[in-house]
Amino acid sequence: MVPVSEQTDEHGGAPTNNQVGGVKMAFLGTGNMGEAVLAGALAAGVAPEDVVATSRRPERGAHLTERFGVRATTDNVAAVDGAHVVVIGVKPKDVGAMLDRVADTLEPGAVVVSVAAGLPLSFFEQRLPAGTPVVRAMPNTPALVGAGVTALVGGSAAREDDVALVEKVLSGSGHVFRVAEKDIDAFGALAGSGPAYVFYVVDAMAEAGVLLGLTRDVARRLAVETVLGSAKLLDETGEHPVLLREKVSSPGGTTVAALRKLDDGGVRAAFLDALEAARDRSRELAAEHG
Ligand SMILES: NC(=O)C1=CN([C@@H]2O[C@H](COP(=O)(O)OP(=O)(O)OC[C@H]3O[C@@H](n4cnc5c(N)ncnc54)[C@H](OP(=O)(O)O)[C@@H]3O)[C@@H](O)[C@H]2O)C=CC1
Ligand SMILES: O=C(O)[C@@H]1CCC=N1
Repeated sequence: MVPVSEQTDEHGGAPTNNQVGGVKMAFLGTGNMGEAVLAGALAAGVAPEDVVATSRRPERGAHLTERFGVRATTDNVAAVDGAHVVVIGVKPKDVGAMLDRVADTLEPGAVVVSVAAGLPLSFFEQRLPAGTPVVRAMPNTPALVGAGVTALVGGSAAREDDVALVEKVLSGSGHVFRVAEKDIDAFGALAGSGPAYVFYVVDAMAEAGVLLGLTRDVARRLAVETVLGSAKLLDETGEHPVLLREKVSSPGGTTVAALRKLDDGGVRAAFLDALEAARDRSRELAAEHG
């Protein structure tokens, strides 16, 4: 049997069977999100020596080499040479120029993966050689510790094998969901941006603990452990959050007194507005840069 890492198909050079051993990857723009996806790809089994990561600043590349043992360069064109999977990790405003720069050097059949908020598959398909398989993904930063969630959807030239390969690579980042493209902005508003909402809540809870006289260290630790424990309880029991909230809220007790203040502060309505704003901003990004 041919080792997975040596299997290829007629469509391009990428190993088949949805295994990741032997998959060569280029990360074009390896900042906060690119680094987290890179960490997930290595966790999925991609070999560090098969990865090249680009950045503008050489010191950023030095950090990536030191942390992950991958090759780093500021030369995007050289990076895509020989790559089976090319992850575009620059800001939405920079994606068009990046594609123009590397389009002619892509390996035939190389799968281009975008993590850019807002930009639709058609944005990539219009700028890349006809038939280039494109996968649009929306990851989140807990991918860095293997606890991310990622949505993905394949473009018109992406075959099942292409999408499955990307899914496999991303599975090292955490959970992967295939979605319809129409839903990806909503996914981004909830899960892509979601870690920021949780960090905001943790910070606010910790600050409140300090207000009540706890030390900063203790207050932050309590806030983090409470979020971790609550997420685990939700996950492991599968119970509805409303039921779990009721189990904390004794009649006439402390919790209902606190929750009333959150309701008075319009926190629930603010979340609805916040996610709508994130979804709308994704659409604006597409209009601004498309
Ligand atoms: N941050 C998040 O939580 C999420 C982000 N995304 C998407 O990920 C993408 C990146 O966002 P984020 O990681 O936060 O941004 P960062 O600014 O952290 O990362 C962008 C990276 O691109 C590099 N870069 C910019 N231009 C070039 C270039 N011409 N050649 C090579 N490298 C370049 C920068 O290099 P240098 O560091 O040297 O300046 C930087 O490392 C965006 O499109 C965003 O929509 C999607 C989901 C979640
Ligand atoms: O803020 C942003 O635009 C990116 C996309 C989702 C999370 N961060």
